[in-house]
Amino acid sequence: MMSNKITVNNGALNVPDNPVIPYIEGDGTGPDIWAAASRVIDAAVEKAYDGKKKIDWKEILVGGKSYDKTGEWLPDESLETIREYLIAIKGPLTTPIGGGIRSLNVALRQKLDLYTCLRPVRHYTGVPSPVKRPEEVDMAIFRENTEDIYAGIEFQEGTDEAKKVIDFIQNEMGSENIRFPETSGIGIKPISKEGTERLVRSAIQYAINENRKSVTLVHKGNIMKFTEGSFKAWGYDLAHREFGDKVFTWHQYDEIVEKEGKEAANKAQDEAEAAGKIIVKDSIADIFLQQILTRPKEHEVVATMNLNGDYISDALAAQVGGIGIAPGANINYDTGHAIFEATHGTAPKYAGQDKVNPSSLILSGELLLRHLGWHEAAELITQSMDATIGSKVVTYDFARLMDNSQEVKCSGFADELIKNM
Ligand SMILES: NC(=O)C1=CN([C@@H]2O[C@H](COP(=O)(O)OP(=O)(O)OC[C@H]3O[C@@H](n4cnc5c(N)ncnc54)[C@H](OP(=O)(O)O)[C@@H]3O)[C@@H](O)[C@H]2O)C=CC1
Ligand SMILES: O=C(O)CCC(=O)C(=O)O
Ligand SMILES: [Mg+2]
Repeated sequence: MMSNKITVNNGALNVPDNPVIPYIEGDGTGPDIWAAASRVIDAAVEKAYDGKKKIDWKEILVGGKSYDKTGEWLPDESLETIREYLIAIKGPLTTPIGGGIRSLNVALRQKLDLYTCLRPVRHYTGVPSPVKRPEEVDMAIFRENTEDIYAGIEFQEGTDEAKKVIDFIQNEMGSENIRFPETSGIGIKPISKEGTERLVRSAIQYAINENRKSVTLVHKGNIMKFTEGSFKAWGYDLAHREFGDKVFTWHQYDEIVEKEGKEAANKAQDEAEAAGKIIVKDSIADIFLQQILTRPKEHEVVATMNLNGDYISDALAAQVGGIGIAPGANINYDTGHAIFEATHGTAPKYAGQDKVNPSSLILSGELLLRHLGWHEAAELITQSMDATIGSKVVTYDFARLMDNSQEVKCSGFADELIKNM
């Protein structure tokens, strides 16, 4: 009998017709949006393949539900199940206060080494937006997921640990730059060459596979020279070394400017673009946040570190209608492990009200289906999303910004999507 486990062979997934896929319901509004999302995903698969394919969902416990049942926030058994079945989907998880776990979401990414957080951002017709031309936003964010200040190496002000680190920095490293050493907390920002290279590699490969024009490395390297600055330098080096004439980088551009002037460099870049090469460029994080508002068409694939990526994700989501419609995937392209999840959190004030927008988790499911190669089912979801929002049937978050819309509940939005498939 055919196994119903997804497996990976040399980076290529082997997907049976009835794959077991573990899911984590999530905390807060998680159960509402998971109930809606799983129904929509199942309906799309059923319709696309006439019952020949079907996902066999397997619940695993993480978060509040797990703590209530097992006394553990993140049981080993749940991690093992994801390791075994490779691909999972999750609702948002509350970050427990105390208990030694900083964030369950971050812990899952770190423990499974899911180094890429892929967050595609595009506009769906009719979705209300604070900008004039939201349709010009069509970007895929590649956020490094395992390093940076986000890794949680921090020492609280006043503790022996903080004092020890401050003493080391001042007395052994000779730094006089800690302004208030007696009352400082300390955070450490590790950014590695390996971590940068695997992230930038996945972003450039994605740009090639998806016929995108450019990859922008976003960093604050002018200030944080040996972390964010090195990210940029390693990113360009990798682009040259591994992608050769498939890319044209701003390093090459600068070299041509130096030797032959700006006109020649512009001509070389135009020719590279015409030949279908990926333009690898960079942008400093602060001006980047302005450019995504003023010139969004200039950026397509964005590769950046963890914290920048966190900020950019929510900012870009707002531009195309908000966090209620922002999907994501945490992926290790080498081991094949992946967890699909919404960009937003548990939205606790709406928990249990069947109210919030399930689109972010539904579109995370759509990403999952594409990841499995089930493009027909994925297409049904995006088409239905366009049709449903186009007919102005929406949840509260869009309804409050749209004239003449019909507000439906979370479950009602799922019903409507299924009807419109
Ligand atoms: N990956 C994950 O699981 C993440 C978990 N978290 C965790 O979630 C918890 C709550 O975090 P918080 O800062 O409140 O951020 P949230 O993202 O949970 O919510 C902030 C606001 O965003 C809007 N929003 C969120 N989800 C939806 C949705 N599905 N539909 C419509 N609007 C939505 C709501 O806005 P409005 O009030 O305007 O209606 C909500 O009040 C924390 O414990 C945090 O650590 C946070 C981020 C990611
Ligand atoms: O885990 C958390 O609480 C925050 C995670 C987050 O903001 C994100 O993944 O975008
Ligand atoms: Mg975030």
